[in-house]
Order: sequence, then structure tokens, then C-alpha cells
Amino acid sequence: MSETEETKETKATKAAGARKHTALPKAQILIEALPWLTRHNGKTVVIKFGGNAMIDDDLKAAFAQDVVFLHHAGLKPVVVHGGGPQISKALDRHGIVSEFKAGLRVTTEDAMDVVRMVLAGQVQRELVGLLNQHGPLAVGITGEDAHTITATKHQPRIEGELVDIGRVGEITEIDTGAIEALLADGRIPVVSSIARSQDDSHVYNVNADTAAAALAAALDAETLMVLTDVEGLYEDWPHSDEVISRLTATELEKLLPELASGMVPKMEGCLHAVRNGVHTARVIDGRVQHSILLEIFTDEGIGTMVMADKEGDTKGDTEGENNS
Ligand SMILES: Nc1ncnc2c1ncn2[C@@H]1O[C@H](COP(=O)(O)OP(=O)(O)O)[C@@H](O)[C@H]1O
Ligand SMILES: CC(=O)N[C@@H](CCC(=O)OP(=O)(O)O)C(=O)O
Repeated sequence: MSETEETKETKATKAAGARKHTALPKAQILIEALPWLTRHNGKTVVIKFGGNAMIDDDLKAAFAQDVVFLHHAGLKPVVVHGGGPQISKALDRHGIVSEFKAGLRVTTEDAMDVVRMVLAGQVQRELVGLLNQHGPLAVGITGEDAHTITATKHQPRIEGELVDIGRVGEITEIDTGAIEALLADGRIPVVSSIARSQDDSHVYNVNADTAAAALAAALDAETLMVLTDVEGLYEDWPHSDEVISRLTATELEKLLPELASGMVPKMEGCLHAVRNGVHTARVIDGRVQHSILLEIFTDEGIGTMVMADKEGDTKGDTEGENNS
């Protein structure tokens, strides 16, 4: 062997060694995902994408990639989106002042037109477009379509008094037919949180966390995943940023009266979901790119996970659950 041939061979051996070393961590990440891929295969996951988590175009694009990844990995993702800040901006442009009572938007008839326009005509369209950049997958619907979400007028009690907050709906019925047909057809449903009235004479504005939780329960989903603009449920918000990584339904129920603002419908929704057969409900940081993949396919788990009180209350075991 000539000297140059020998040098070439040494170089090639070294390069192969270096490739092996750089490839290993990537392979390990894929291998770490294997038990989670097996476990979640064929399962329905309802993902609520909050308006406050839709901070920039990169995050929205990463969200779409994650959802499409879940789809191709054999899960059945259903997206329910919010759009609170986007609605407030549009109302402002229409000269309508945004007012919230009991964490819900006071929705006059004029405001309802704007809510519907922004959710179904703007936010939903954008998400559907981003998902469909990866193939003909996403189909947008609102709760009005095919009787998906039926509601009655919601009147919250504030200091013992029933308060009129306009066209805000309380969900009375979910018909999962349209969503299930889309899933069976290999599509990704993207649902706006607008409900029909029983007689279809008008529509209601429904909080998107509440809608996502009700859909997760009705669809018998394995997981409800709520993406928001904080790391999870903070133990002593706003004084500390210590995230509660996991808690049971009963522990959450005790905490509910102490919670404030946007966390109330989220945690009420998580409680409703796990009490109605959803295996786990999670609140995760939508500001972290690919937080969905990290939560579903890695051992660590991020954010807050709510689970039913005992194994018998859930649809599966809780052993090996990430977030532990
Ligand atoms: N205990 C808590 N832990 C975390 N966030 C809380 C808590 N209590 C109230 N919040 C508030 O809830 C907000 C999230 O809800 P919201 O603004 O409705 O977001 P989204 O648009 O994602 O639904 C947080 O930004 C925070 O201000
Ligand atoms: C009744 C009610 O309050 N509806 C919400 C619906 C949108 C929503 O929930 O959006 P986020 O998830 O981004 O907060 C609203 O009008 O803001």
C-alpha cells in the first residue's frame, strides 16, 4: 500500500468514526421515542392551541410540523384553536370594547359577528393553511358544522348573582360524527370554538379550552394537550414560577378556587376531561418550539399533567408516564 493510499484509508476510518459519533445522539432520540410511538399509535389527541401561544410565524409553523408529525406517526390529532388576543384586536378595530366577566368575553350580538369572523375566517384559515403545506390533511370546521357543538346560553354566577354576558355558550351536546369521519378519512380536523343553538337560530361564543376539553371527552381521546403562554400551572402564581409537574383530579379540584384568569377554564377543562375518560390532560408551554413532540415522544415530559385519581378511573395504566 502506498503512503497516500494509507493516509486516505486512515482518513476514511476517522471520518466513519466521527459520523458514528455524531449520528448516535440522533438515533438515541429516535429510539427514546419508540415506546411512546407504540403506546400512542392509533390514539386520538386533542390539542388546544391558545391565541396567546400563537406568538410568531416560526412558532405557528413549528406547531403545524408537530401536528403533521403526530399524524404520520399514527396518532389522530384534533386541533381546537383559540384566538382571544386576535378577537380583542379586531373588536378594537370595530370600536367595540372588550370586557371579560368570570374569565369569559361579554359577547354582544355585534361582538359575536366579529368573534365568528376572526375564529372561523382568520385564525382557523391560517392554521389550516399551515398544516396543508405538508399535504392535503387539514379540514377546518366550527362547532356549528354537522351539530358538532350545541350550546345553551351561559349565565355565570358572580358573588351569588346570575350575570348576563350575552352570546356566550354553555355546551349541552357534542356530536363527534363529523370529526370522526374526517379522522377515518386520514384528515386533521381543525375546530373553532363556536357553537350552534339547539334550534340553529343563532350561534354562541364558547371558551376554546372548554370546547377542547368537551371534545376530548366526547371523542374518548387519550390525551388533551393545552398549549399556552406559560410553562404550565404555577403553584403560587403570580408570586412564584414553580410549575406543578403532575397532579391528580382530586388535587386539582382542591386548587381550582384559588386559580385566576385564563387558568380557570384550562384547569376546569383538564378536570372535566380526566373525569370523563381522557387518560391525561396536560398544560404545556406553546412558546417552546416543538413542545408537542417533546411532550409526546420524550421521556422527560414538560408542563403540567393531570391524571385521574386511581388507575380504575383512567383508560390505561399510568406506569412509565412521562412528566414523572
Ligand atoms: N396558576 C397559574 N399558573 C399559570 N398561569 C396562570 C395561573 N393563574 C393564572 N394564570 C394566567 O393564565 C394565562 C393563560 O391563559 P390565557 O391568557 O387565557 O391563555 P390562552 O390564550 O393560551 O388560552 C397565563 O398567561 C397567566 O397569566
Ligand atoms: C367566551 C369566550 O371568552 N370565548 C373566547 C374564545 C376564544 C378563546 O378562548 O381563545 P383563547 O384560547 O386564545 O383564550 C373569547 O372570545 O376570547
